[in-house]
Amino acid sequence: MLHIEARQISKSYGEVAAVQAISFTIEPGQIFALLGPNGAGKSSLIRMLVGLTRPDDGEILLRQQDQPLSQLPQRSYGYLPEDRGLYPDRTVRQNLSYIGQLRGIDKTALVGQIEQWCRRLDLLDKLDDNLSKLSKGNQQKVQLISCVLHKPALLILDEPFSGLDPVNQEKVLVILNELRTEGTTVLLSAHQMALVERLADKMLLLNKGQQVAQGSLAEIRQQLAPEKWFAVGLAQQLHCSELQALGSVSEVEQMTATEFKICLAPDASVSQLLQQLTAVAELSDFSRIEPGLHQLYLAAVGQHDVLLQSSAQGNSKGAAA
Ligand SMILES: Nc1ncnc2c1ncn2[C@@H]1O[C@H](COP(=O)(O)OP(=O)(O)OP(=O)(O)O)[C@@H](O)[C@H]1O
Repeated sequence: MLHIEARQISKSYGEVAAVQAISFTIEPGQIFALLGPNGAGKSSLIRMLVGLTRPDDGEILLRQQDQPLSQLPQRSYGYLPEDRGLYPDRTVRQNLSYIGQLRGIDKTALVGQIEQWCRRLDLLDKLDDNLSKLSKGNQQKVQLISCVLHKPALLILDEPFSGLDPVNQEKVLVILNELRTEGTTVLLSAHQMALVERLADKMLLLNKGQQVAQGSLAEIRQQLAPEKWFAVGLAQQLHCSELQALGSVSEVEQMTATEFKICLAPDASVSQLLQQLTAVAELSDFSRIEPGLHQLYLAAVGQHDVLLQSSAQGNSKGAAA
């Protein structure tokens, strides 16, 4: 059981503050997703965790069975780097055999395992093709297999879905879910919000090296969009102002003559809202509208950019004065 904790870690490249005082904990068996726009600091963070670079500040604490570790044990993790690293002039089979043996898998077992994974990811007929002949997506799948072959306790995947078509993205999602069920811990970075929403137990949203939000989807929703919105359909037409006048309503958006989006007042309960609505009209629909991760992400990154701009302007005014 591998515990990973980052405490206030920072990393700069010259003038670029790539990661700024970021903290998080990854529990064993969890899928932890790093999200953020290009250049947010996701790969920089991952490179520190796998020990390719060191934090300028802060610390990374690793523990296995309650024993502290100075670095991740070689065979306990699989790492899919951003700049993929297999041999292009070797066949799929040769690449995977080499990696498998390097990770200590028995030669005879390895043959079967390679075939099993390649069958699962539709690569069986490519086994004896040179990697360089494969499409980008198929090369990506070979890279993924090279990370999971030795059944590591921890998978660190920098953009595992990039270059994959929707069918293969779905296959990888199913595989990652299965691995989690078997107890594997997964740290991944991704830009595919719809997939992350279905996969991640916990997420860290970064922008320009800083934390924007962290937690489960429900916690992130609570942090970024605490208002409760409902879709309300009425059996008859009603003027928007009649709904707005209800004590449990803070905002109303009219969608059609009989359909509205209603925001619950902060101090009101859902049952109060329902009571007040049914007192003025017959309801044909009443359902909660929950913002998806994509929507939350765009709003949060946009707000964070505005915040950074205004603090930069404040600083430059301060400096001018
Ligand atoms: N080796 C390096 N030397 C100089 N600057 C770097 C280096 N690696 C990253 N950076 C800079 O650090 C910042 C964070 O980059 P990083 O690659 O960590 O972002 P990312 O979130 O992984 O982006 P993407 O989604 O585009 O892969 C960027 O401004 C990048 O230009």
